[in-house]
Amino acid sequence: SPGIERSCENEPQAAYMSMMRGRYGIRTNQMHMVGSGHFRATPCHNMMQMMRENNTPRCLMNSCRRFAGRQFTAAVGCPRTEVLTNGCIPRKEICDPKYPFRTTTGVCNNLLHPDWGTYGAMQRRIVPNAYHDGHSTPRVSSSCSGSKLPPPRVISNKVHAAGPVARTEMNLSYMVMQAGQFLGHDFIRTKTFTRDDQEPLQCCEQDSKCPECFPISLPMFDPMKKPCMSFSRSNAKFDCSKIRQQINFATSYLDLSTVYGESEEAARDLRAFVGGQLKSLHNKLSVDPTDSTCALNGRFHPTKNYCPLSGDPRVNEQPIMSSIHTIFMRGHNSIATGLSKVNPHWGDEMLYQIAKKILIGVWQNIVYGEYLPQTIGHAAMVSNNIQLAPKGYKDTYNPFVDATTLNVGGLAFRWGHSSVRRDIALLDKHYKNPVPPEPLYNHFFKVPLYHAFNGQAIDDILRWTSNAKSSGLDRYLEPSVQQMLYKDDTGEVLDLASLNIQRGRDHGLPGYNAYRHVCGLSVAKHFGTGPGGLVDMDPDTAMLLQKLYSCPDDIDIWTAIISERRYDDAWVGPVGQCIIAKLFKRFRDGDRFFFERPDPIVGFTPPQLHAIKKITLSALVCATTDMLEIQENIFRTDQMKKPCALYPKVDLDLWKTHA
Ligand code: HEM
Ligand SMILES: [Ca+2]
Repeated sequence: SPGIERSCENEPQAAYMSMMRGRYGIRTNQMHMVGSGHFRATPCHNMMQMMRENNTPRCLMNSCRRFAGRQFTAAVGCPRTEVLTNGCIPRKEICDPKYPFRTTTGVCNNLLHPDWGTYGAMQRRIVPNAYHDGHSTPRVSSSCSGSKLPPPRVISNKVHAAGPVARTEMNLSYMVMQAGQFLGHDFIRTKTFTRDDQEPLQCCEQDSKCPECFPISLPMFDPMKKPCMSFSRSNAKFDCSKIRQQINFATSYLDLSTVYGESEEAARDLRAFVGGQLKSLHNKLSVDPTDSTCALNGRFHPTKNYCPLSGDPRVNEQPIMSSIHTIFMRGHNSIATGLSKVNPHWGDEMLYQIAKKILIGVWQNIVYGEYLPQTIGHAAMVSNNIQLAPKGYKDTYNPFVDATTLNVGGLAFRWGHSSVRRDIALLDKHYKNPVPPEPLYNHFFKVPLYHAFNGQAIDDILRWTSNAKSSGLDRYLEPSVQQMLYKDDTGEVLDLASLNIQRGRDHGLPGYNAYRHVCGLSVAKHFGTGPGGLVDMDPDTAMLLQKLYSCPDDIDIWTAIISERRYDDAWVGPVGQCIIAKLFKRFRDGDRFFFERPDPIVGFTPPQLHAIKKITLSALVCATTDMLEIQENIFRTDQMKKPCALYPKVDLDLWKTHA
């Protein structure tokens, strides 16, 4: 709705942002985005006060309140792990089994266990923890020799550092990367501990003694030229057995919490409350006024260089991510507009809920129909019975299945870090680069590409993403993330491989063999690649691992997953396939609202379901951009392009009701 956009557009944001920068020393570097949670730098209560003083309109202040609600309070100095006072008593919720829509937080999806899969739930384990002390401290020593585990950065440099020439996949498009990251953020967000003032812990400096610090030491002569990389432990609670469990700050369900928000305040901030619409600004995402990292030269322009707002704060991590969030926001709004024409008697709430329900249906169809069969292979879909029915209903809902995200799932799904390229580029209608390709590290948390060409660049970004090739799906990470992750104005950099390895240890996840075992795969007793050894790894990989680890038991799970040989028809190998299949079986069988269900209260009618099943990711991209043509399988680059006019749209007449 243009009215709402305008009220947020004419704000003196430049003034208050620059004033606050002076007054509170808002930092513009990216270091405070470190960790999965990507915390905002500025304490929200300070922002709120400044906004009140500046008569900032409500639409902007709400967003701030949303982040205020998320902030953790801890004692002065080092933060403390939150100890559950009533950890053994499940929260009592009164659920209405007749309510037809999902709640924002996921509560009451499961009527027997209303808190399963919710925002704030504890991530689940499929094998016992491997904490050093059995309940809380990170895994630090070998389970076979007792010696120290190899330092993550040493593993990273030896096993995961890409060579000078970028390796790309022959036939896979870069959408493999972007759909994966967007999907991962739907089911997991693990925040890290910060200082009380929401600033990141400086774990290599003044906070090094804080119990929630677990810094990564770097070897001598490391290309990063520093001795230490900061790392703060993930936010966690002790369960009733006093075992430290990491919290999930996304809803586990594949419910587009990335688009709609995962808490009530977040969801409210994103809505326009007119015509069922989500807020937007010039057909792009609306403004996140609490995020100061996007201002150019200290000036914050409400249409040109603002940080975009979406349901997940990681929206701004890199420009393709912001672009994919944008097409889902547009998809919602165009469905809501279409519904309002079919059903002029529907109010805002009905339009919002039905548009949301349809878009989530489209998303689940993409995930289970297109993305997963290619990630883990069609056979694994069938053997786990998570494949979609080609036509009509399929009901696998089981109220005894807990959909809550698996802790190891959050690590396994980082396999996609291997698909990240070293560059980023645009591709215009004529398949030319309107601006030269650039190193990706120049675009972490930066918005110029997103806002370029009056927003038209979003099409160019997505055109490039569906035409460019994915980085090789192997054990190597490109320097953009292995050397230059989140490079900021001060030259500070991180290594994603080290963070992943250290994160697994922080979470008390055991090594490779524990997961091979639970997956029914042979366990490796030695580093050879013959029987009884690392049968799913190449000899050169196995040899590297042998130099680093005392025994195969110890191999860190993320390292193992991206080091296994891939199946021919999949993007991962055996252990990755098994963990990802288990994860998505929970998200399917444990989701009362899964889109294929025949349930008369929460389901679709057969014609509605049929209409939804026709929509692919290519169809969605066509419907929400000005692109003219795209290949049918957006993840492949070896297909003919098909005109966008030939892709179906959801037939909204099927939702017509009588006043
Ligand atoms: C430019 C691309 C990407 C960047 C810069 C990036 C960066 C990061 C960072 C910094 C973390 C947190 C590391 C830590 O401290 O533990 C993370 C976590 C994660 N990433 Fe990525 N990532 C990218 C792409 C992807 C892709 C393609 C996928 C999947 C296919 C993915 C899946 C995940 C998952 C599941 C997590 C765990 C999230 C959580 O528990 O909060 N990421 N990523
Ligand atoms: Ca979710």
